[in-house]
Amino acid sequence: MNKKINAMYFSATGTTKKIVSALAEKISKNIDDEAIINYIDFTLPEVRKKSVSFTEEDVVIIGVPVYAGRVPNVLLKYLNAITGNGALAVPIVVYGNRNYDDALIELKDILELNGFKAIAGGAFIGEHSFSKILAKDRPDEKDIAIVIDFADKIYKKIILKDEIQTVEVKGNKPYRKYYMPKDEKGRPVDIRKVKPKTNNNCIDCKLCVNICPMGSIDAEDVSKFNGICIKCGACIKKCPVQAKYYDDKDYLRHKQELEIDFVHRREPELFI
Ligand SMILES: Cc1cc2nc3c(=O)[nH]c(=O)nc-3n(C[C@H](O)[C@H](O)[C@H](O)COP(=O)(O)O)c2cc1C
Repeated sequence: MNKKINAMYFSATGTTKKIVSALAEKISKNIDDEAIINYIDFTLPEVRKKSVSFTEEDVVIIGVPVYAGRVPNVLLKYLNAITGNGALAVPIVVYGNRNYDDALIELKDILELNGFKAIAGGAFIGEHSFSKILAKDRPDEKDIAIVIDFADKIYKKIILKDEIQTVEVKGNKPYRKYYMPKDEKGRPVDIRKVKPKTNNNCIDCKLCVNICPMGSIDAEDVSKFNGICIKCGACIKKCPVQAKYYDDKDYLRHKQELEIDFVHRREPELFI
């Protein structure tokens, strides 16, 4: 079969990458044990400067994390510029055990508007970007077993000789407004301006400079912040000496509230 598997993802703390890679690897293996997967990791800003396009021979597994119940708005420009030209697509969203709300339907709609045929979709759970305990260590073995099974079903759909049907996924239209955290009195709070701080543990290794998806950390002085912060968790979770932290009280309150309110384990939802 003349199908090329592509794995595309934005993944600041690596959970979306795990799901998309495992899915792409199993589909690819089913098609041809030796096939080479084309990986496009668009987490870093440099990569998002190049637009990509596909053909009818491509199958594109594309994943983004859920931010505020939606596709991260900082990715919209890049995502809207990908051209499908009839390629098959599998939209995947990964969320931190609260809810994926309208992110999956939004991603599917973007892909279809770009000329892809969405044949399956899934919402998976990953450790929450804000927390080390909410959905801790997910995706775990149980999640990956579900990914593998889903990959087999997608493969069977791809090799069908008949016209491949497009998929319907869960979500509302119009899409929900971006989810807003609340303060102790229930008033919405805007945490967009909140930026990470740097403590004395910092060894100036520059890792944070190189992994910030917004390219916002100053290369000369890593405690300086030059652009926007999307609270993706990369600099906090990947720092080898725990030098980055948030001290904003609304952010910390929101994080704690999520950890309390959403402990109940959610399971992946698949659409095919
Ligand atoms: C700004 C922001 C908003 C988020 N909003 C949600 C949300 O609405 N629902 C949810 O369950 N998780 C939410 N999360 C958590 C991420 O979707 C989740 O941790 C995901 O696994 C992160 O993916 P990554 O490891 O690929 O970066 C949010 C994370 C960030 C940074």
